[in-house]
This record gives sequence, structure tokens and C-alpha cells, in this order.
Amino acid sequence: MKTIDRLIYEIGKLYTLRGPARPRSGSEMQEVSVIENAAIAIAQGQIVAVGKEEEVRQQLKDTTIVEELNAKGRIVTPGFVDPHTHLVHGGSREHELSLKLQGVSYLDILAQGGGILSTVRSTRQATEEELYRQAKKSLDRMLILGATTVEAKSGYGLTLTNELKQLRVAKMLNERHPIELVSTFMGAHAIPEEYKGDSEAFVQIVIEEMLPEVKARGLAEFCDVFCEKGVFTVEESRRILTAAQKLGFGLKIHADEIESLGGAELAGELNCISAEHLLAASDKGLQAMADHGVIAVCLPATSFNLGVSPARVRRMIELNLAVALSTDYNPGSSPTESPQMVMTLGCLQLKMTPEEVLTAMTINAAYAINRGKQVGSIEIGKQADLVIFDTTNLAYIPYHFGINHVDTVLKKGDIVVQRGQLLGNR
Ligand SMILES: N=CN[C@@H](CCC(=O)O)C(=O)O
Ligand SMILES: [Zn+2]
Repeated sequence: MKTIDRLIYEIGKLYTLRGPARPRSGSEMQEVSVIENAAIAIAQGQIVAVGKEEEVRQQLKDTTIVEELNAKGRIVTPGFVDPHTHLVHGGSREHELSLKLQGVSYLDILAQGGGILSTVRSTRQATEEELYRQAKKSLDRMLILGATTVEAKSGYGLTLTNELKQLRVAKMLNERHPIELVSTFMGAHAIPEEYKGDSEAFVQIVIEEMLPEVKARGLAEFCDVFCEKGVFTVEESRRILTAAQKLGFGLKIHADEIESLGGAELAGELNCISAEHLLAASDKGLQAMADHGVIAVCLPATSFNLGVSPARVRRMIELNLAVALSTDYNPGSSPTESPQMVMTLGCLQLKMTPEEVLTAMTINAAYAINRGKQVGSIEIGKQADLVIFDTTNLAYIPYHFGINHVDTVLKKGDIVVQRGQLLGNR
């Protein structure tokens, strides 16, 4: 090495998450591979050396270091990967709060034409610029809170034109914002009002019209379906996902969120990359996922916000599943962009250790969106997506909840957040 762009030194504890190049399952989730008194060298956006500071400095003794960044004894982790969001949408739904407080359930609000369908109306009305501005504001928040890679689903358009509009906004944000976005097509998020009572006709439109067009335009990598009572049946979900698979989409499924329909079993059958929610998943369904290497993406902010029992993550870990965690940021079931809130809920509601939570929000989350080779751990050759937290140990973050502990965020080696503030003219 002749020159490196940046050396981060005096890292009190470096949570590297190094390990086998695959999702970490079961008891492996506890192993986060900590190096004390560490340093990281970065060149051209990538990690080129990592280890004890004296060893890294020794390796760099004939190298020009352009810039040094003192971590002042604090902790460094990989940037959070958020593998499940409904980032691009119009409007918000705070009016549902009073309905919820009166005991009206999430699915009842949807059945009455509210919920997802209310956001569909706002999203259809919004221009591309309006959607862009609203989503960018959320992305800025995510970055300040430590997320560096984020999945974004469509699914509030429910017509080809409006689904493409959402996906185009995500594409534009991916090109312009420091956060990398990974897009998922979710035309099967709800039955639109104009197809009420005729889900078959809508399923055909998703399969014959939307999926091929999204594919042809290269606007999404994954396809997702809301498999739920009153939304899409297991059979409809199977048809949509099978058609998507034939076109080359990776598969995701909102499975067994409220009713135990068999979505987790379907995820195993179709070898989905991940199944999400899983609050009501049966042991048989979880076993099918474990047998087929399906990652369980759990969303504790959603169960918290809906006031329902959380996913059985301890059971999942016992069954040797790989668990990822996500905000599920959306205007209905989880109106929060905060990965740190998810850390707290992961510990307090899902009974995970801080180390398991970190694995779930970095390397496992990266694998849940097929980015495990690029991000999610601090290893030579990976992108320098890093967070310096203003604390000296990991547990302090979920413990001291409701505030932002991020000091610095680096995306591909560039400092994009400093002293908790966004840098540059964004
Ligand atoms: N459950 C389905 N979809 C979203 C919520 C969408 C909404 O309520 O707007 C979720 O993952 O929680
Ligand atoms: Zn979702």
C-alpha cells in the first residue's frame, strides 16, 4: 500500500462481525468479534487493514496516510443495514392513532378502506418530486441514526404507473443520497379499492402486467407479497412469487404477521431469501425456513406499535435460524426510521442480547438483501460503511433509549455525519 485515504484510530472497541461469508444463525449470532484498541485503514472507499492499532500502524509504516480520525476510545460498528422499509410513500396516518386507541385492529382499519389503502390514495395523488422530498427527509434521518444501506419497497401505487413512480423515486434517491437503496417490488401489498371482491383480476395484473414491466426496466431486485388473511392468500402469494422467480427476482414475503396462514412454510417451499414479520408463524413454518436457509426478518417496532405480542425470536434462535432486524419504516404499522429504537426493542421485547441484535442489524440484515459480500461487517475488501457511537460499549445504546448515540457515519469511506449532524449540502 502506497497511500491510504483515512485511518481511524484509538477505537476503544471495534465490533467487526467478521466470520464466515454467510448469515449467522442460532448461537453464532452472539459472536460479534470485538477488537480492543483498534484501527481501520480505508482506501478508495474500502477497508484495507483492520486490527489492533499497533499492528495496523506497523502494516502502514511505509504508507502515506492522507487523513487520521481519532475515535477517542469510543466504539465502532458496521453501518446499520435496514432490510425492510416502505420508504417511498405519500402522506402520513396519525389519524389512525385514535382508532387504535379505541381498539380497532390493523386489519379492520384496512378492511374499512383505511390503513394501507389510505396511503395508496396519498401516494397516487403525490407527484414524483413530492415523494422524493418526503422520502429524502426520512433517508437523512436514517443516515443520522446510523443506517448506511436500506431496502425500499413499492406497494402504495397498486397500478403499474404508480408502482413505477415509487420505484423511480427510490432509484433516483439511490443515485443521489449517501445511503444505498435496494429496491423491492411489492405490487401485491393490498387489493386496491377498484378490485375489491375481485382479487383474482388484480393478481393477474400483478403477474402479467406489473412484474414483467418492472423487470424490463430493471427497477427492483426483489418481489414481496403481503400474505395475510383478507389480503393475499397462500395460493395467490405462491402464484405471484413463482412468476417473479421465473423472471429472476429474489423473493421476500410478509408472512404470518397477524394470522398463522402458512406464509413461513411457503417461504421455505419457495426458498425465499427472507420472510418478514412472523409474529404468528408456527414451529412447522419456522422449521421449514430453517431447513431452506430463509432469513427471519423481525420487526419489533411494528409489534410494539400495533400493541401485539412480538415475534418468537428466542425460539427462532433455538431452531438455528438466522435472524435479521429492521425498522419496517412505514406510515401505518411502524412510523419510525430509527435503528437504535429497534435495538432497544430487540433487547427488551424480543429478549435478544445486544450482540445478537447487532448481528441481526448488520451482517444478517445485509444477507437478507443479498449484500452480505459488500457490507455488514468490518473486514478487508468490504465497503468502509462505519459508525462511531458516542459510547464505550455496545449495551449502552439499547439501554439508554430514545436518543441518538451516533457521532460519526462513514459511507464508502466518506464522512457523511459528524458530531451527529449531516455533512454537506443535502
Ligand atoms: N403489513 C404490511 N405492510 C406494512 C405496513 C404497511 C402500512 O400499514 O402502510 C408492514 O410491513 O408492516
Ligand atoms: Zn412491510
